[in-house]
Amino acid sequence: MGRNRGRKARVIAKIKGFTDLEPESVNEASGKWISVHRPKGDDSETVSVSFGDESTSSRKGSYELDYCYDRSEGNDLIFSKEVKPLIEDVFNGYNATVVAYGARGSGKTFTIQGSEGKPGLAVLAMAEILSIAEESSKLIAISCYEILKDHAYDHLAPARHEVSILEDDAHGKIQLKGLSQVPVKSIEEFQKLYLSNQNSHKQSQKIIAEPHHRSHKGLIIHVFRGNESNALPFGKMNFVDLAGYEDAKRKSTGSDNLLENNKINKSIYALHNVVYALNANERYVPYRESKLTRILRDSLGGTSKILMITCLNSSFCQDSMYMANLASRSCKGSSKTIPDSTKKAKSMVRPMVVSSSRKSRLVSATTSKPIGNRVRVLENKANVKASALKGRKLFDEACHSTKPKKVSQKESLPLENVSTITEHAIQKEEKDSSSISEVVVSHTQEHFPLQAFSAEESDMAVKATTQETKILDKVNVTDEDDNHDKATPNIDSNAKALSIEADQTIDKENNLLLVNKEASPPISARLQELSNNLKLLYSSTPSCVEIPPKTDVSFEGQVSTEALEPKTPEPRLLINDKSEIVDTSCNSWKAFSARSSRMKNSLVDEYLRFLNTASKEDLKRLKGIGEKRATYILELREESPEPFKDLDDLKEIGLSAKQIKGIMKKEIGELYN
Ligand SMILES: Nc1ncnc2c1ncn2[C@@H]1O[C@H](COP(=O)(O)OP(=O)(O)OP(=O)(O)O)[C@@H](O)[C@H]1O
Repeated sequence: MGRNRGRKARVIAKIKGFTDLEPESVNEASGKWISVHRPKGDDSETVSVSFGDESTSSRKGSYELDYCYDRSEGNDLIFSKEVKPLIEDVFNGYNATVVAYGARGSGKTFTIQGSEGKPGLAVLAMAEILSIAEESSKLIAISCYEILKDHAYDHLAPARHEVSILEDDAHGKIQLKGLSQVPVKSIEEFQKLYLSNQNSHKQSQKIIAEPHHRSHKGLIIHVFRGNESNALPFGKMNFVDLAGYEDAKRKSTGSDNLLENNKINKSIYALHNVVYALNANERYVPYRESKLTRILRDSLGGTSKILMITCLNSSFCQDSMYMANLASRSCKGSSKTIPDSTKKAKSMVRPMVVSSSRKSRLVSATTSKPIGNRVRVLENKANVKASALKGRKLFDEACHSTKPKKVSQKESLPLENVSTITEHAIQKEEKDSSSISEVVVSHTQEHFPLQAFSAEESDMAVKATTQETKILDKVNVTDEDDNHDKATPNIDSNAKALSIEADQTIDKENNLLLVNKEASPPISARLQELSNNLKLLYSSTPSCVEIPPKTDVSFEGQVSTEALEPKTPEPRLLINDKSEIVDTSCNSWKAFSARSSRMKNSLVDEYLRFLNTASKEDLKRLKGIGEKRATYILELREESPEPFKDLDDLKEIGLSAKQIKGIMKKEIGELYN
């Protein structure tokens, strides 16, 4: 069985065994749904987990993981092969983390906690730890916590209170204020505390008729240096049973659960982002993106050992496939989707959710989108041109005032040489991700706002943005994580302050421009305005998206006044939705459909812009957006000034693209009333 050779986190899967309650026919059918292939003669020793019925060639996707335990393989085996080695590390002073995650009902609790007569990994580990502690005279204590709607609660205290996280940035240590540590001497004591507590929590929820909330449940086993009450902590082992992943799109319950669901999914992504960054040896590790990753920080980073267990449901489950996809991505710190995936499976490779605005810029820079969308994004972003200008000026100053300090051999790029860094960042980015495409191209926008770009120019724009994003990221490394990796290029505090200021300036001005809550007109008014503009576009030859024939492509200026004068129509080129250049003069149908698709895109943009900027009251005027969704939208906007960049982002608020189109049709219909 292959180890994760040098990588921090080992990412494995466990296919849930059949339960006695499931009828034979279900078992037979689901037996075909997931299959595991161990590549012969491949010394990488990874496995590929395939979804779909191979006998009918309806294969949906294959994902490469470090290992996968079959239905028949139990917790005992996983314990001896995977967890026992980590216990040795804990007794050598390291921290370790074992996480079970997966779709709802995929066997996470069964894996971590176990069931009657079938102990889970945490119970088996505790038995082993207690026996080693007895031999080596070490004190063992446990803490249990629960993360509910991004708040952590102590699970062992009689009156469950909130736990706060104190981060000692200088040493990368975490202190969990308000979290009890209870010494444990026997497995019976442990089971009483750990298992009965989980059950009593469920009981109490029933008694007070609380709705059943899904939460992440964590157990920390602390190993101390000696067995005195004042003994110092030595190593700790974490077990986390994550709340089940569920695609927000399929949720039919109320908005409360929708919000809860979104928070759960976000924290699952956040954890994978951390594991991804650690496995890829990234300099920036986004621990601060969720409560869970903040709590686990000192048991994920540094010398800690990580075991990620993807629990897969044997029955048909799209969510299981998505979890495997996510797992394979974090497995090697790069996407390991095997190319036979269908289009649908590919579409499931979504960008990770990162909340801060600058991180969302990074995310958008690594997500592949057609050029039509890029142009749309460019148009949207033209609005923040002014802020980008000012922000960049500060940012440039920040870059130029930096001095090269301690840099590893591999990364020994002088920081004042911005272009070298850029090239390096771009090359790395290009290597890491199959395509860098969707971008916010503020460099280019400064000069060519509302202009259409050829593929080449868009690529230039991509590089320019990657440059800014990457450099900002490099600068920000010291802001959040400078203790984590000593090879991180250091930037003097002056530069750092300036870069932060630049970032804040961009964010602040974006907010000013985009989040003008008081003045946000209702969407129907905006659409009316847009519709008028579009009529104008139809009646006048030059438009903001048209480009002259290729022979005299010029990007100087936006709209030529000369072109407004009546003259014999010249061939006009237009970029349509599919990134094709359409000569509008020779085929009126093509011209019409290109314009129509652009109009549709503009309407979608307008709708997204409305969600990104409207006041709560205005948001509520939209069909499908009630009080709770409006509140959630405002919450998302607090995390990122522009949370909705394309229709896919609306899944965040539980709306499918289809629902949105329905809403928009209604809004457009009203324009003609
Ligand atoms: N390997 C297995 N063998 C037999 N039964 C199993 C196995 N794994 C899980 N089960 C059973 O399947 C059911 C669901 O498992 P479990 O509660 O562990 O899922 P979960 O992923 O924790 O669910 P949730 O997302 O609701 O927290 C339980 O009845 C459990 O006993």
